[in-house]
Amino acid sequence: MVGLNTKNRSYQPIGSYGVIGDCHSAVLIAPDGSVDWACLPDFDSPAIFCRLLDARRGGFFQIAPTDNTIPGVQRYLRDSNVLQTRFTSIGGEIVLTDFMPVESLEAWPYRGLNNNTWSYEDGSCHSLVRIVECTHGELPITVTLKATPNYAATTSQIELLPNATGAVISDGQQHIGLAIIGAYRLPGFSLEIVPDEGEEPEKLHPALVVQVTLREGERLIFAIGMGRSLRAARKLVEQELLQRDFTAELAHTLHCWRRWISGINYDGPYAEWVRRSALVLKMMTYAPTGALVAAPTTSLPEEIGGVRNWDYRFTWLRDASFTLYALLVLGFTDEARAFTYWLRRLSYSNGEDLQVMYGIRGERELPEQELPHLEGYCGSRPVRIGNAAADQKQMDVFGEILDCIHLYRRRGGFERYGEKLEGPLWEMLRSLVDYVCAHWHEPDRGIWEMRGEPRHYVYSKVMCWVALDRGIRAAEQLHLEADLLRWYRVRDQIRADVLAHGYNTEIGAFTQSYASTALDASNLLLPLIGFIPADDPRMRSTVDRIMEQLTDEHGFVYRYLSEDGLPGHEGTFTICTCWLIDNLAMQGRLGEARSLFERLLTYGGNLGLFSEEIDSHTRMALGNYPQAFTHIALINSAYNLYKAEQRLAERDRCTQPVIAAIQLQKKTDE
Ligand SMILES: OC[C@H]1O[C@H](O[C@H]2O[C@H](CO)[C@@H](O)[C@H](O)[C@H]2O)[C@H](O)[C@@H](O)[C@@H]1O
Repeated sequence: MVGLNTKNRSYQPIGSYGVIGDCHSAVLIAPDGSVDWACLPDFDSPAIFCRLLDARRGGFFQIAPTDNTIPGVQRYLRDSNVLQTRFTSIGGEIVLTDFMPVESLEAWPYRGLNNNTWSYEDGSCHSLVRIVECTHGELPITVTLKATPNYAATTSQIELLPNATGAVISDGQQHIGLAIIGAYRLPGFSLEIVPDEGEEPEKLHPALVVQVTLREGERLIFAIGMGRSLRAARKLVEQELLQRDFTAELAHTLHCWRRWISGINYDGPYAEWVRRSALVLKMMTYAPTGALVAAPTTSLPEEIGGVRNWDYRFTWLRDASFTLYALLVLGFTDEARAFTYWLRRLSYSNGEDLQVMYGIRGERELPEQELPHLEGYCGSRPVRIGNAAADQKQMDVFGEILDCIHLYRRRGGFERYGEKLEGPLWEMLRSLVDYVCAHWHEPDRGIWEMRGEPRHYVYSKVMCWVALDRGIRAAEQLHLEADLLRWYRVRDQIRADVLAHGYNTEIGAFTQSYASTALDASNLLLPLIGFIPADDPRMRSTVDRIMEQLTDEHGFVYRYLSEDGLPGHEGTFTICTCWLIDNLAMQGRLGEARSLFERLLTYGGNLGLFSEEIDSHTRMALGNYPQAFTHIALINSAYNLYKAEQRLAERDRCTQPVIAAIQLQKKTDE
């Protein structure tokens, strides 16, 4: 028996990973058939596979040809989050189908949930299912499962179940059940436990290795689920996983994703990218509560070898609002409705208490800690879990919440479900707007969550203006209770303040913060949220300055280049590149907008998934993956380009003399 040698498998490019999920969690699968990241059963559970963050020590679950020179090619099955990896050689072909079964993709399955509790258990078993089959010829395959519970911090044991039907793996805290279906039919099937080659005995994790040759038509199914105890995990395998019909569940899961995406009402250009982005965003929702994670990973670095490594498996009010905004644009109102319930159930008594981010069940405490035993992706230390940004004050979140609810209302969300803004939700929004009235002039940490001294960030002030503006519109249109006179006064005050202190006439741009000369890409949002017209000379020159000074040679945008209190650098920030595209489109510079967008799309990898950033030198994806922010921005940019094209076409139509004459005639007839 030889030890498991994982030394030769290096880190895979971030953008090469396929991602599957079940709206409880998501896992990352490399093209070589290896699950390198899995937190089960929930997004914020400790990782049981984390080779992504430590190539040697981290656990993984790989199904691949024994000849590891045969490459795998991944694709999603049409309109779904079911991933297929195909390994083809002269001798034969195997196809690996990976999915996480879903019973329903309804955004709001737990309506009966008591408003004051987050502890509802839906009782169903969330699992990761891997079906490997030989489609022609024959091919020896090797399956290696090295689970490293609790982020590989402790040691684990494997207990094999009789007749190669599965195993239970546990570190005493996390208990993994593995079912193997179909093994007994296959001649030459072998299963053994292989010891870990690690140096530290207290951190050893044996692996389970299966060897078999699959012939045309033969297949094996591996299913993983988590038990609350060792006994429960054993029971899970023996009494549940081994009896489930995963072929039927695959068909049902495909049906659910396809049914969900069929609700999209987008028929503009780049439709395939928009659909994929919508599927990614939906995958990042946490069904039991209506929350959304910013990304399903932690500590994928913003700079290779750097310290900018953060945990994104939480719900930022900002990211969630932006996400719902994008989904609403596409016609998905159910997710926005679930989010309004999520908001109502958060624990806070006023704006002061409102955090910028919460755990997916509304947890307030997200203590940040480092995991020194993991070397980090390509040596990017530290690996962090938890996020200290939870304690920051970021004034923009008020505007983002108000804007999201505003759009939901304008899209008829409340009427559709026979609900009203009036009542507890309006009480909450009103108290947030009142809080903004009293605190908008205070410094904060800004949208980028800077860890240095608080400052007067321009974007934060502008979003305070948005909170007032949207609050006023709701109060006026629905005749809701509000201190309107005060709200009008403060709204105008904030606008005047930003125009006086946020725009620097010498450099000709809105700046990052008051009295600073630094540029900041967040100001590209000013026309998008209606603070200033896109063709206002101040905005035009801000866009020009950003294009001159805040982009790399491909025209991709950095969020800022100023000091942020952290060592090292980062890549271009993709949401910012999209905001530039939106501005160009709104200014009527459609050719530039389109070519930048199309250039950006070429960085989406084989599967059309994006992380947070792009490295300006290597052109590789950087940061957590896939990131909601980026997929939101892609949807919005495609939509904005579409709208701009329609406006232009309309204008051209009206300026053609014959059509213009017909239209004039029509108007006269009316
Ligand atoms: O760059 C420093 C900060 O980076 C993270 O924040 C970024 O991601 C958040 C989630 O997508 C997003 O809301 C924020 O605008 C981004 O700057 C990290 O979470 C922070 O802890 C960190 O300070």
